[in-house]
Amino acid sequence: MKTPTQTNAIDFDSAKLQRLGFGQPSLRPRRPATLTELCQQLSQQLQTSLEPERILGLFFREVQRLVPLDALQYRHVASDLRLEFGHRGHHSVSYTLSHEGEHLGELVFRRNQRLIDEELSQLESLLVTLLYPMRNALLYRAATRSALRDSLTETGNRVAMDQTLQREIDMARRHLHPLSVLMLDIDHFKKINDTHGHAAGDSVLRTVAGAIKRQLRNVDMVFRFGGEEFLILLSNTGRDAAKMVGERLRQAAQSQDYWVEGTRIELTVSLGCSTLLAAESAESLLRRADNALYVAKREGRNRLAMAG
Ligand SMILES: Nc1nc2c(ncn2[C@@H]2O[C@H](COP(=O)(O)OP(=O)(O)OP(=O)(O)O)[C@@H](O)[C@H]2O)c(=O)[nH]1
Repeated sequence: MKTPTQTNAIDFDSAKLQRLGFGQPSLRPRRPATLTELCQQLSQQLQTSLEPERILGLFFREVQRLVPLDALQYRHVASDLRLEFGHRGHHSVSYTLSHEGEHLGELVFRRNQRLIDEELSQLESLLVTLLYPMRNALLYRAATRSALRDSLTETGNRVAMDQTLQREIDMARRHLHPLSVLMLDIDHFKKINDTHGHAAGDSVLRTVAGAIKRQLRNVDMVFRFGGEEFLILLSNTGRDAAKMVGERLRQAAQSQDYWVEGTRIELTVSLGCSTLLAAESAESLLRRADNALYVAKREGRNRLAMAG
């Protein structure tokens, strides 16, 4: 006879959070706390995450056991991070977080009722508990972002593209949404490098990337695919809409001013577009966009070709 076995799996992260009183968000009002208690608890709790959103969410919730607030806003421009919790209040007080000369963002507390001096002094004491967790979270964010970004053009790199494309394909299948891709290549780019030098070529690449991103809703979906080639993922976008976006990008790239050594140069791009077919792989979708791009080049450049 088989002995019944019991398997226990413990998610240590969740277990730890539960112990610290941070399981699923509770609807029960949290017990009021003294400043000392809260500082001690926050110092432990905030270390349990590397996500700025979670750290600040916990902070906003727990701080209210001592100082009721209506909203908390956070901004760290260098990380392109803006977070908001709660609803806006009439009165506000702002703090700049920094540690040993390192800027860690700006925080704004908001409340409909004016904050009194004692509450401000309590908030300032509690803010200290945010310093190390936020510094670690920002460092972690910078590291993960730089691993996924092309530093020249500030677009996603190939690793990011591979991950995002597969995720978007899975989502499109699950929700029965269309998905299209545009492959965009600068025309006669070699000539710019050969005539004006590699640095001028780099500057043109940056300008083209900027022009593309300004035209799109979701700039996180632009990737540098090769030397002078970009891939744009258009989620929930069918063939006709993708054609319109592609044409808009072509015009935007063409009408952009490109200055090289004080002279304005003309520049155009060609594009290939494909829309995901039932059961199609990522490789096949990209291959069809690339084939369409080849057609656009062959037919004279400065145009968009649609995959069949
Ligand atoms: N400046 C610069 N040039 C690059 C970079 N990556 C690739 N290139 C150059 O991009 C050029 C691509 O040239 P080709 O593939 O011949 O294409 P093209 O001149 O754009 O011509 P068509 O695509 O046929 O219109 C090559 O000269 C590469 O050296 C980069 O990061 N910076």
